[in-house]
Amino acid sequence: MAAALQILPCLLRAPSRPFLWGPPVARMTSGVALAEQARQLFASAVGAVQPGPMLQRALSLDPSGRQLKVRDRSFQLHENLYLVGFGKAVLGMAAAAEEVLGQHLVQGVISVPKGIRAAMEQAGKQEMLLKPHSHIQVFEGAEDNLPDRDALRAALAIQQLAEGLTANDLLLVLISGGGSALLPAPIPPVTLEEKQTLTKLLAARGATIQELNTIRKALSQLKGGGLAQAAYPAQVVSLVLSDVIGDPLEVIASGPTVASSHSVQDCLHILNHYGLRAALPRSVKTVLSRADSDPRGPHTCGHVLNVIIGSNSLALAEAQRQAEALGYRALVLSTAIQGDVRNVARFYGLLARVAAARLAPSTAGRSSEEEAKLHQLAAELRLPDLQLGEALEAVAKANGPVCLLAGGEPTVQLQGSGKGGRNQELALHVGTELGRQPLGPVDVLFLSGGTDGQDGPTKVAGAWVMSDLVSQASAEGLDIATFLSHNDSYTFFCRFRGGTHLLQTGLTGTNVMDVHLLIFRPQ
Ligand SMILES: Nc1ncnc2c1ncn2[C@@H]1O[C@H](COP(=O)(O)OP(=O)(O)OP(=O)(O)O)[C@@H](O)[C@H]1O
Ligand SMILES: O=C(O)[C@H](O)CO
Repeated sequence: MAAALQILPCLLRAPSRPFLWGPPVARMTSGVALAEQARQLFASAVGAVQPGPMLQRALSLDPSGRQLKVRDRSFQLHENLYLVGFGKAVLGMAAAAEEVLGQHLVQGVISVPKGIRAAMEQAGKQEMLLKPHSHIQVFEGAEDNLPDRDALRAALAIQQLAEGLTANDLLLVLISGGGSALLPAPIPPVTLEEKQTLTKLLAARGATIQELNTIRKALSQLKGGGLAQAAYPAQVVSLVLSDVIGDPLEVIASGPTVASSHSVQDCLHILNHYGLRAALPRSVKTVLSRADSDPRGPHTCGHVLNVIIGSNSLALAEAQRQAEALGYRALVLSTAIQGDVRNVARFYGLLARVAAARLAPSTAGRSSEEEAKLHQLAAELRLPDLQLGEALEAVAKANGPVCLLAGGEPTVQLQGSGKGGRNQELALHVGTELGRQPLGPVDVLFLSGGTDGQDGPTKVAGAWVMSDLVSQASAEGLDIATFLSHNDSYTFFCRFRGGTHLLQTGLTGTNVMDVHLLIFRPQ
């Protein structure tokens, strides 16, 4: 995997730099140029949540060097500072932490995705790499975001470090998305393989990350507050990069430093719902039956400070600024897009039709029936922060190009054995929706990308489509419905127009869910 990983240099630019790519949107002519700007906006979103700057904002030493400041709290330093971390963005976070902490850091252990160091080296991203004689030991594992033996070794090393701490010590915990797979420590007799199978089954049946992590917590020694418990009585400070809608600390990486509020009943309910209760391995049944009578009781986390240092909304805000600088009227639609990709795609398709009609009312005409349907669909998706009315108003007032931005994490119900990811599958569905009827004299582009640069078990971040996707695909002899029926979106996009609609970034070193861009340009 490592050899195939590459990082586009533009992806990792500091967000504060002026945006220098490409011509203003008004001077653009082709769909390719529109796609180039969409890619650049995606890059600016990712650039805003690079680990280094985020960590430096959260963490500092006072001038005497004897106190560590985290937001408005201070902690005494006297050769008592330790560090652990796990997640897709943790290598860069650890490098930034090492820079700030210097000699104060006694020892550290981190668990990061396989191949990430080589990818960062290859991209020349020195700031994402630890120093040559670092006090931090690095484990790479969890290839394709699944817990494996390497991740298990890392989890044991992290557990050991935490358990060795005393009341005088301070443990800094760096957490980001992907942390669940990188910190597997199944409660015996549950085995790694059993946990892996259960996680895969739940994910394939469309379980939400909340549901998935409720189960993971119940079967793990370190999740659901277990790591904080292991470090007790040391003081624990967790810096968290959120990859979950609403930034719930208990869910992100399965909340290793947050007391779990879930019961065995919650787990059984989830397992029932996905038809997995009857076929549970005996070991899982044993652990679940013991859980409520655990003599340690639920983990308490009074000695922990948890701080969210970055999220999807930060990324979208930056992309919005850049879109405005390029001449778009830009608006963040939602940072909480969730639900089945097909429903989300129907929503975007309908939104595109309604918005296109508002942008070019003379030709396309305005359909109040479609608008009513759009509001109904939006209500069904139950997106807590959706700015639909504002977005439609912004479109109606626009004299030129419009960019609607959204973030979140829809789910895919896997039926086939194809290769793909939720971003590519969403883009393919949205492209199909866009082709249902003419959109008038407006170019419409939709892009969906995972900010970590890896969409499902593929080596790309996502894909982009325009309203001519269906006709172009059929001209190339590609039947979209067949690819979708096998969840084979990656194969589709590899073949479609020579792979040019794939969003290729390589591992980005960060992870704040997905970014969606819906761009309209009147012709
Ligand atoms: N063939 C496929 N087509 C579409 N989606 C797929 C396919 N295979 C896996 N997926 C989806 O990919 C998702 C896992 O992707 P990924 O590894 O990027 O996870 P993630 O949610 O981003 O991880 P994390 O939150 O831990 O960073 C799952 O939701 C799964 O349903
Ligand atoms: O690691 C995980 O559990 C997911 O990425 C959500 O944080």
